[in-house]
Amino acid sequence: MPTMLTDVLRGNPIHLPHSHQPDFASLMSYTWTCRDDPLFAVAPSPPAAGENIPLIDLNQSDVASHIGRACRTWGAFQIINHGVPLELLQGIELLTGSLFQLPVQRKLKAARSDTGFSGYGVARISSFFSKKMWSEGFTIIGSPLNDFRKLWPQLHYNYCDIVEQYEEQMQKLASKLMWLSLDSLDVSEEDIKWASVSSDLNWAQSALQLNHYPVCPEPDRAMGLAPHTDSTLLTILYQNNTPGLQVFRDDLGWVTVPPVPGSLVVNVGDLFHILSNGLFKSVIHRARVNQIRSRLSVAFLWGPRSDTKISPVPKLVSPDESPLYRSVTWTEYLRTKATHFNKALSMIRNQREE
Ligand SMILES: O=C(O)CCC(=O)C(=O)O
Ligand SMILES: [Fe+2]
Repeated sequence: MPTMLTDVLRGNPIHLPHSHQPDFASLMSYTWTCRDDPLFAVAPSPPAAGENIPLIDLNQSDVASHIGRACRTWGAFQIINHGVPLELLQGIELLTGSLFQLPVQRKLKAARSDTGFSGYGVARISSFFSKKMWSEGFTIIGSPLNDFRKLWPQLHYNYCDIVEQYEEQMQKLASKLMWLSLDSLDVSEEDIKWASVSSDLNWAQSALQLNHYPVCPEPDRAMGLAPHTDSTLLTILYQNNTPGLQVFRDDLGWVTVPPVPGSLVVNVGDLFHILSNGLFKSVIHRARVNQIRSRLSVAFLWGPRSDTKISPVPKLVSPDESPLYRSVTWTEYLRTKATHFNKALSMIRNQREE
């Protein structure tokens, strides 16, 4: 039996320095400076700069090359006409809103355990920062039935249905997006045997991360979710109508991703960066918070089976150079990330002769 994501994460527990329960009363521990995060002082690029992550219509002609360009320059893009029914997006938003509105004592009934990964708690990356993040989260891996029964004694079956339908749609979409991106590099199934287009997608696995960023009295000094890259192949993010997601570009600084109703945001994760031999950017992103409106997001974190070796596609490595990265399984990569966080990619980079 290949190890599943839950086993991998259970084997690599992250010990959180703070209580699992967000406590939004003590403002000092939520006040960030550049000492807490070197990128904190970098100002967001003004909307007047006219630069934004591309908005791509999946029905447009030449869609693969648009996606490929976005993966190379930004590591992120938004999509419309993605085929996920609007009612399902509304359903997952309703579920997320309803979950976080529950009384704290009820949410804590489904709290993530010290060694577990599913359930309610603070952001998983919290252990790498001394300041607290202005957010609460809920992670779903596998069936959420046990947790949902504790949260909603009456409605849990309806909510489980929504999660199941949502994950099914996301699986298909993620695989389609991966192959469109690879197509732009002229990479085909022949080159990546483990990720068959026609199979029932049993080569992939996923987690769903629900995030809530409550209204914040001092949004300029707080951080919803600190800068990070995702350890995935791809992440598909649904955000409600409140802006907050920002992506980082060396030449532009922080760029806010404006909510577009009915759209989805796609992020290239570390594993796709490795697979593309560094051609696709693993995007650094963070979430800021808002003084007037709360914000919700739902991240579908998608990767290969835990025992699949991910290595740069040989076709993308020039004959006179070694691959940029050595091969890793998702398990090994998560272990490295759990220790080295944002330096994990550099830990598996092959040294090149200058
Ligand atoms: O809330 C957001 O916009 C970002 C969420 C995110 O990056 C994550 O859950 O990994
Ligand atoms: Fe993320």
